[in-house]
Amino acid sequence: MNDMRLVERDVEQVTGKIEARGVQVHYGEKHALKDVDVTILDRTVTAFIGPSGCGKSTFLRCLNRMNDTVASARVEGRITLDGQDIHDPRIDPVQLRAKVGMVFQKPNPFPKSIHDNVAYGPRIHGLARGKAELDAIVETSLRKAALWDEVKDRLDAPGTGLSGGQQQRLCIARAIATSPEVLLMDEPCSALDPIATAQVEELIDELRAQFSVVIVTHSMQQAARVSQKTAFFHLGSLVEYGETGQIFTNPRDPRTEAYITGRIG
Ligand SMILES: Nc1ncnc2c1ncn2[C@@H]1O[C@H](COP(=O)(O)OP(=O)(O)OP(=O)(O)O)[C@@H](O)[C@H]1O
Repeated sequence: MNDMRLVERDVEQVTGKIEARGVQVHYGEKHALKDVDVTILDRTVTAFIGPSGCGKSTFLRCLNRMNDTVASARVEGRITLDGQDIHDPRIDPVQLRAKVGMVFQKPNPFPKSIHDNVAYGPRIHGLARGKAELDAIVETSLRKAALWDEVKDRLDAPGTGLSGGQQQRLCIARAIATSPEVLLMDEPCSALDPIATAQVEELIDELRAQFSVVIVTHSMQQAARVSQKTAFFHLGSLVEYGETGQIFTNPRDPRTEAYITGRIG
């Protein structure tokens, strides 16, 4: 009986949220991503690292079908979210992107009020019955994004009037307002100062309690601070994936070692 429970718990601990198998991406003739196999775990921060142009963002964008919007991109292979093929014709990419939210490198609030930036997603996906429920989602999302106290008295002010760090937290609030299960972050701190970066990193750590978070970063220090799993990409291939501590202290592949010691990059 005890043994059974142990086995069940172990299985639960390694639950894969997203499974990618044999994923390839071409942009026209350019083979940007080569045969990537990886399992992204639930309630875990996974960092994608690697030199510029190695395919990190391309792979991130595969996970919520953002590459569908790039005319020259051709994606092959199988990606599942909770076991369901995200390329299944019955899957609506807009619904998928509500479940697999995205935060970009440069904060990109809509030219709308702080309130409406966050309310937009729940409104178009019909997640709220009436104003009170919508306002509650806005408040909860801003609280989760650690922004509520700074903006609660000016919800009608334009989102674009906030500081860069606040705008990025607003974009995180906007992404989590649709109750996603996975949050994809493409270099979310690259336009932020060190204080705003520390706030966003702290937030990422808190979000891990609820979501699976995938972050593309150029900063190995950031990957080491925020992630539990790290994937190292090089020339379009996923070279090594493992525990973040292991990747940074005891990499198995010489290319990973060359990158983390600054010899390639
Ligand atoms: N829309 C596109 N059209 C054509 N080629 C592209 C496109 N987007 C990316 N690429 C190419 O695909 C390869 C991988 O790019 P990608 O942006 O995924 O790399 P990355 O590792 O995220 O780079 P960086 O760290 O500089 O952002 C690069 O050679 C890039 O030039």
